[in-house]
Amino acid sequence: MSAPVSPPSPAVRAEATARLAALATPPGALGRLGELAVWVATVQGQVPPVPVDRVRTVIFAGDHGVADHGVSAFPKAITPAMVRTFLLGKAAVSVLAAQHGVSVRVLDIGVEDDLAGVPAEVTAFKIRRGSGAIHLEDALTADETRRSIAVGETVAAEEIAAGAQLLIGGDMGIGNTTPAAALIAASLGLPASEVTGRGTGVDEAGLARKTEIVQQALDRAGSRVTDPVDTLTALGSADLAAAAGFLAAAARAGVPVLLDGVISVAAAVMADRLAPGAAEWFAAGHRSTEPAQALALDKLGLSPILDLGMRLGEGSGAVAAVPVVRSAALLLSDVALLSDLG
Ligand SMILES: Cc1cc2ncn([C@H]3O[C@H](COP(=O)(O)O)[C@@H](O)[C@H]3O)c2cc1C
Ligand SMILES: O=C(O)c1cccnc1
Repeated sequence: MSAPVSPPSPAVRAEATARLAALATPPGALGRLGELAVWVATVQGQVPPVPVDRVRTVIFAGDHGVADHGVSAFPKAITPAMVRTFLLGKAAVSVLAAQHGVSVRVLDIGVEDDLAGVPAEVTAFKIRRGSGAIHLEDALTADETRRSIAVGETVAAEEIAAGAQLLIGGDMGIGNTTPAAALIAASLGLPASEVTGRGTGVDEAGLARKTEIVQQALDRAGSRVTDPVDTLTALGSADLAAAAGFLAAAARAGVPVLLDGVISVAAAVMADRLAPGAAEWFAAGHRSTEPAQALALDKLGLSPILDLGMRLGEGSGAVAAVPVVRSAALLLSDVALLSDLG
């Protein structure tokens, strides 16, 4: 489970960097777009890169026991309601994805609701109803963690078989910024006070309560956080473990991923622990306002493409960055070379 990932080819990166330098632009004039173009070519393994046409998003939905303890501005009932909204194509991520020709698939991994009447494929990978309140008990059993990771791996394989050139892992689950912050704190060795943010918008008292809960969870997990599966068992959730398995499997298959906000980035940190080197296949779609997200991006060595003050999740910030990724790839393939100028 923790086999290291083969890195993208340094030779291709060098060739892409050389092509960028040879374009009919002053050196460095494309700024971060140029760097992104080199990343696209490198993870594709070809210079120039081909257009990034097939982008696929999977939303891992689940509920969290901590949501009953005052960590969110919203009630758990929002989670199944939003699953139905994704299916109707009416969520924020659905609108962005439709605009940019990105597919969206939503999966119930741990929603505390039966989701009666939704298509069977939405609940086919369900692990359990809700995950444990992490400050009081483990989120999962070790067996559930392993099965959740395996679900994510299976889903990644399906998306890759369907032709994905770029994958996005989205999230839905009231309370999920709490386990996401805890996973990042545990993995980076930080206290709750540095990672905890307002999520959907809790007030001062809510933030203080949430910080306390994250710290209590970290204290409860203790030394178990040295192992990634144990960390997900103690502090994660079924949906977060599935998302981590999804991202690790994408990296192992050499398929690039665009990360979203704090939940997606927490899954990425765990993926990089499950499959060391996985982060080399990831780019950061945006910087969210959650402190843990920015800290984790720094740790993974990723700089966000967009910084729009978004704090939604669902994969929305990553989907919003897709046109920038596509533009970058086209620049490296279609701009004339300086040597071609008459
Ligand atoms: C209507 C609505 C739509 C959402 N879409 C994503 N989230 C986001 O907010 C939640 C995490 O924040 P917290 O930890 O504070 O609960 C997750 O469901 C996340 O996907 C939403 C939240 C709401 C209320
Ligand atoms: O960082 C995020 O993606 C985020 C922030 C707040 C709530 N939901 C998601």
